[in-house]
Amino acid sequence: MINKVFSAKQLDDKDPLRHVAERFSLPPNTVYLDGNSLGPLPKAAQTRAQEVVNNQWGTDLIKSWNCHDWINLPQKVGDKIGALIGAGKGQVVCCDSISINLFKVLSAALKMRPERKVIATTRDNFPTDIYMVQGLLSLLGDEYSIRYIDEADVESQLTDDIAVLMLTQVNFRSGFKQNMEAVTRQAHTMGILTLWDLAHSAGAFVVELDECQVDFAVGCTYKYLNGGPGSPAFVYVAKRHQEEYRQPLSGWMGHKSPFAFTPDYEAQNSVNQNLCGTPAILSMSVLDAALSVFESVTLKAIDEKSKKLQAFFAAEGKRAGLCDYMEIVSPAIENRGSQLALSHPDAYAICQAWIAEGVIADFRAPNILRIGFAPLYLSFADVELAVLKLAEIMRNKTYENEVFQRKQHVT
Ligand SMILES: Cc1ncc(COP(=O)(O)O)c(C=O)c1O
Ligand SMILES: Nc1c(O)cccc1C(=O)C[C@H](N)C(=O)O
Repeated sequence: MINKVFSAKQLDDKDPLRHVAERFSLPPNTVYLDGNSLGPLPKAAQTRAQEVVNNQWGTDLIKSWNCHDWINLPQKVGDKIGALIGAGKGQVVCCDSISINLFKVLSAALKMRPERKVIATTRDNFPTDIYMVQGLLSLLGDEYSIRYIDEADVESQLTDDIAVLMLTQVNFRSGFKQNMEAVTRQAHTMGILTLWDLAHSAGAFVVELDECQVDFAVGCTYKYLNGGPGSPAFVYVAKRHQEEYRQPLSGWMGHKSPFAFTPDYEAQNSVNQNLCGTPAILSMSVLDAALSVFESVTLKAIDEKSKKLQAFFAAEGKRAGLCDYMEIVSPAIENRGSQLALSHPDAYAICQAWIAEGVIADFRAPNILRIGFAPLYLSFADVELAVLKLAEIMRNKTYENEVFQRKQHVT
């Protein structure tokens, strides 16, 4: 087989997703490699923001709950997200944050396994996932505990005293991706309920919640779903659990009949029970519009382009000599999500120097330069330029300049 090397232009010319970048409002002279932390602004979201503020809230006032169907927005947006994560209708609702949704689901899942007292997770999980377990355990007393398992070979560490296995599918630092299907199947042979955090999965590649028989999932919408800063999260409860599912944050929007205003709580036997207080209509409307960028695009095509972009980065990086300066700490391309982690003791300053050159990535303590590949708007020419700039920075040690060493609040 001839291993032909294609130029960035050739790859862009035959990229089936190249027209999708037009759906985003991206600043000029910027290569954005941080869509895995905060997705950029879709043009449809920009238009909807004005519409919902000026015409809906500004003109139709409280009537908008009915005439613009605000009241059903969490379910409508939930189903749209569901279509991107392999969930049939009526199993996903949009609300709150991942942290809050974890609390609800973990509490409900523990009740469904009353004889078991252990929540299993990985020590390198995103900290809020672990913190939420710690907070919940502080309410439950000493008989309950958290058990840390190694992220490699999760299946071999499962035991039948575990009530819930809470995993983030893609490790936020390294990009390591769990095999959702195999892990869920093994957990079920032991009666363990599975809870997947899809923060770095939703909108990045094919996820098949129903097909994998997942029990519960949560995820955010401000990364690959481009919903904007602080856009509301989502929660998935498999249909088969909805009758039994009882979460303790029993706010009025999860009541069977919120506008009956009765004094006693009666839970909806559906995923809607996760609605707690009034939905964040402004940000949810913006998210609803943002999801239109996925129209006529398949997750398979996104995944394929992501792998090509990552392979191109690696090939260009090798050609530019990046391996002499930095180490790749992500697993092989088939075992990781849509991101790449490079390590260097000065990763923070390198990231700042790269940003000063118009290439936005991020730093994760203690020494990771994290690069996100969001195929909807990233081109091969972008990747080529990013590598060129990084190689220059490394060769000239630009990052040693003290302006790049100054720490910011948010990295
Ligand atoms: C895996 C993972 N879980 C949870 C969060 C945080 O979720 P939230 O801020 O919506 O609670 C993040 C990032 O912010 C994350 O990467
Ligand atoms: N949610 C964030 C925020 O409000 C500010 C800065 C970053 C974030 C993030 O999403 C961090 C992200 N979960 C990560 O993987 O590091």
